[in-house]
Amino acid sequence: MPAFAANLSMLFTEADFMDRFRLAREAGFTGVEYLFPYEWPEEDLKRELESHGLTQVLFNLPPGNWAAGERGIACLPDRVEEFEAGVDHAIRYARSLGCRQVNCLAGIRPNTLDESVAWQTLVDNVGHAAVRFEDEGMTLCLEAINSRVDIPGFFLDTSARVMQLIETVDADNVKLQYDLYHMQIMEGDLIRSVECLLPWIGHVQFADNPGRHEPGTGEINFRNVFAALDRLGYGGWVGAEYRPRGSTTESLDWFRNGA
Ligand SMILES: O=C(O)[C@@H](O)C(=O)CO
Ligand SMILES: [Mg+2]
Repeated sequence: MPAFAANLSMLFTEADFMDRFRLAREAGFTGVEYLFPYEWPEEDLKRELESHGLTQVLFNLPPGNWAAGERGIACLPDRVEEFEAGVDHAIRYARSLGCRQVNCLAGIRPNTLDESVAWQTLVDNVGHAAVRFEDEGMTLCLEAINSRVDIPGFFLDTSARVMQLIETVDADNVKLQYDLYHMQIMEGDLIRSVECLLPWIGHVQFADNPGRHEPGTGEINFRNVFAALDRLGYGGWVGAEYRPRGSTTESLDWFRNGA
């Protein structure tokens, strides 16, 4: 089985955020990821990681005004300064938490923004972040997110689009974040896609579809998908990024018994 990380923005939400690290460890996880670390002091997060022997696997660059519906600012030309400041902020957190990968959310393109302007802004921002991350020995991930259900208008909504960006930016430390849930909605053909894209995949996440719940609640054959990741020699982390249908503990049969 691959190395699984608990996504603390979705799992163990029965408890306060700081208690979720311990609960993840007690459930058997050795890695954690979550949306953003920025509202907590680095020392507090670091203490939880260290005292429970957990690896901080991933978090996202600052996304703009999340509460107001923003989902990243990397494609927005009037937010470049904020994007660059966000890169610096993320690097400070990643350094203290020992996190080697940070995900960049491309953002939602407003209808009034020309597609080619959004694309060039994204290329320039990702190029800038790649250079800054390279100096730190870190990887920048780019996630394709479905625009059919979860984030209508999300600018990078297919693996092909992310691959086009990776080719354009042409930096070794820029990778695809392959979320099986989003890609099942947009593309399907998961095992063959992972096989083709494997050299560029920096991080994998999952939830079943429909519903974005745990394995076994929808249409994805996780036993076969996880076996394929092993067979193909995927050596990265796999983030459990689903909303448990009941309690988190009840949702973990896939982890205890194999999907
Ligand atoms: O899949 C997701 O939703 C996430 O990985 C994320 O980072 C933000 O939407
Ligand atoms: Mg995801």
